[in-house]
Amino acid sequence: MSKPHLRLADVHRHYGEGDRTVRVLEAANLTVESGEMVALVAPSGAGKSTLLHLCGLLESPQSGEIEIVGQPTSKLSDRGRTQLRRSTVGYVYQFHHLLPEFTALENVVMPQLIVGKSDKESAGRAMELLGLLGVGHRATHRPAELSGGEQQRIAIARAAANHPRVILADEPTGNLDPETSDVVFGALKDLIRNEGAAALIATHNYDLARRADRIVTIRGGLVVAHEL
Ligand SMILES: Nc1ncnc2c1ncn2[C@@H]1O[C@H](COP(=O)(O)OP(=O)(O)OP(=O)(O)O)[C@@H](O)[C@H]1O
Repeated sequence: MSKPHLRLADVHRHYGEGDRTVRVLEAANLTVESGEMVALVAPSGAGKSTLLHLCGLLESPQSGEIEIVGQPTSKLSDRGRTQLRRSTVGYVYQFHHLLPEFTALENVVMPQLIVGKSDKESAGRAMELLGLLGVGHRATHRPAELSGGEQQRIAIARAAANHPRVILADEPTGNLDPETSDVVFGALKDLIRNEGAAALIATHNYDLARRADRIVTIRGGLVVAHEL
């Protein structure tokens, strides 16, 4: 059997000390397979951002292990974590965070140049992704010249540029109207399937969460299956 793309084993994460300790995760476990889309639905303050940051190697747990494609990360140096993150994790935020002075194409090319790909290869991949997400005709536009849904699809293309094994999204459609949310979520789902990435998507939108392969929540410091 191939290794799960994303695995959390007995992860503990708390903030603060003594009386002020906030225990977010206590011995939390989660496995996401290649091509699987898992929705994360939990009340405000339950720890969604914390969980996504841990999976994206942006934060470290106090104990436990996070594995990306079978590679344990707890003993990596900061540099090792950054390298692994850049080559294996794609992150989509609620607000697109595209670079305003660059075109859609350039925004998707940039992360590829950072990992050492050639201009030609990067541009080819960027055009492929923009096409897949239905925004190929907007390649030369700057973010300010794009609709919210187009901006978010370009942010998804950017996150997918380096063929990430893990895609993490924090309210990726939180800023969009219902119809556009539907289109963007569908595009994200197709991309995850096509790329065979493991995805964890935090959302407050129950209709969208139901379109994921399964839904999880955070309860009592654990990541548990959730019924809507
Ligand atoms: N740097 C920090 N220092 C102290 N406490 C923190 C820190 N970051 C998060 N917390 C606490 O940990 C808990 C989980 O926070 P987190 O941001 O992960 O929640 P969330 O589910 O993403 O919330 P929301 O939906 O409101 O964004 C909260 O109680 C928060 O106050």
